[in-house]
Amino acid sequence: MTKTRPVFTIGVSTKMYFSYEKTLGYARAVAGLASSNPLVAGGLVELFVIPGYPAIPAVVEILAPSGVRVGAQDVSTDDSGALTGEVSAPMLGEIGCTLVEVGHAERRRLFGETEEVVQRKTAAALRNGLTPVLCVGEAARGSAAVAADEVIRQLRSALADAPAGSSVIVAYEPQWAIGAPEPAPAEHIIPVCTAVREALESDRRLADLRVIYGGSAGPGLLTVLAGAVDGLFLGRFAHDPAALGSILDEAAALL
Ligand SMILES: O=C[C@H](O)COP(=O)(O)O
Repeated sequence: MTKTRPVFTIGVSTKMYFSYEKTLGYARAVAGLASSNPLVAGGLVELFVIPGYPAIPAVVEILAPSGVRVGAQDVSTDDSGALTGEVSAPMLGEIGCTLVEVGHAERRRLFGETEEVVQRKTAAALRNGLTPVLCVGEAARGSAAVAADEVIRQLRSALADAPAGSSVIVAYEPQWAIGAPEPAPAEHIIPVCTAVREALESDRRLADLRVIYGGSAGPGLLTVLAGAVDGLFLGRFAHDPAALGSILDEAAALL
């Protein structure tokens, strides 16, 4: 049977906001939303949740029956070795992750993740069958044209070692819009995401490409951006399951 390609991809990272128990409670609420939602069940809306590392196995157990994908917030550049504190892509796959965040702005800014590291982590995810949620975005607020150039440059660098047949979720997250009161304006997001898609659609190595927006995204934004993005990458404003439910309602109204 042919798998339906999702129209929308909606992901949530809990970052380091939640305790273990709160993460499990959130996962149970998301499982409830997903299992009662025909769009998720039918594959038209793809949902993913990215919890803290220790919660991943339990969250997989909770979410797997409802088809919600689970990811990790980071991954090692290497598949094994003397790398204390790192978590490898093979182990993430073993415990049920199907995707992994790479190059989030907080990793780049607070933990010194360079573009070379982002490139190696992207390659590690792809060679181990994990979809990278490749986070890119300009540091300072400026024109959409300048942002698009910078983001495309970051993507080309990150994908330098991507093999043929790669599935990638690009999360366009302007750094200045993360943790802010509001998302970037639609007049900024739409041209950047359009330019990203145009730049990458000729890349024959990419078997599947999704371009989603993150950075203070919340209810209402999908409706404003629909047609220009494949979905949203959510943080704080979807940590209340009711908010995620209302975003799923928006998706339903758009389909
Ligand atoms: O991982 C998600 C993004 O960084 C957005 O987070 P935020 O919506 O809390 O700004």
